[in-house]
Amino acid sequence: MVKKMYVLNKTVAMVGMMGAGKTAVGTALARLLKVPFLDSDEEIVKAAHRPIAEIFERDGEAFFRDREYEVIGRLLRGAPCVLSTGGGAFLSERNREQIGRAGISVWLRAAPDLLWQRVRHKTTRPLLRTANPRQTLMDLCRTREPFYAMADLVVDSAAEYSVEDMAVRVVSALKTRPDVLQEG
Ligand SMILES: Nc1ncnc2c1ncn2[C@@H]1O[C@H](COP(=O)(O)OP(=O)(O)OP(=O)(O)O)[C@@H](O)[C@H]1O
Ligand SMILES: O=C(O)C1=C[C@@H](O)[C@@H](O)[C@H](O)C1
Ligand SMILES: [Mg+2]
Repeated sequence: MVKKMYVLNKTVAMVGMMGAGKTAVGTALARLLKVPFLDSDEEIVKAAHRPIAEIFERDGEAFFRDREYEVIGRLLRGAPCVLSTGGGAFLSERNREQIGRAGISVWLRAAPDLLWQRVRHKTTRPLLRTANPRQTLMDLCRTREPFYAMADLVVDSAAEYSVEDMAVRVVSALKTRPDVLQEG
């Protein structure tokens, strides 16, 4: 089978909850589209020389959110790419605005139970360091959904879809927009 070639006109910003697959699916998507993959969390860690949990602890969440806004702005000014945003990034109006101006947002939607299965074994997510992390995740899902729902496109996750399946589904969603992907 001949592989399709695409030209990406706008940066694709992956949004959604922790464990939605922004990093994993975003990486696979970038490979399919042959564009760079960038992750705002990773860029913040690189610039601060400290893990996210430590930034939250030492400088507070507000400081982290300011750095996140700056990093997303910088990455959006670069060539079109796949940009995985942090789980809380799309909650802020200033991030939704800057993403809307320069890119297209894709919400990777997943049921809370599926998210929990994916994140339960990791302790690197500062917002889940609570007495009942499962409940915290459920509560975050409920309060955040209206914000994620403002994304330009929604792609549903399911336990039976692999990371690759999800990347192909995102490509199909992007093709519904006239101004994002050109088939070459
Ligand atoms: N469709 C999928 N199929 C199988 N595993 C998946 C899928 N999507 C994500 N995962 C796995 O779930 C875990 C969490 O995914 P990932 O780190 O990509 O989430 P994230 O949205 O980037 O979360 P965060 O906001 O915390 O960075 C990873 O181990 C990843 O490989
Ligand atoms: O959901 C969130 O608010 C977060 C998700 C991660 O991607 C990191 O950006 C950080 O742990 C905060
Ligand atoms: Mg991630």
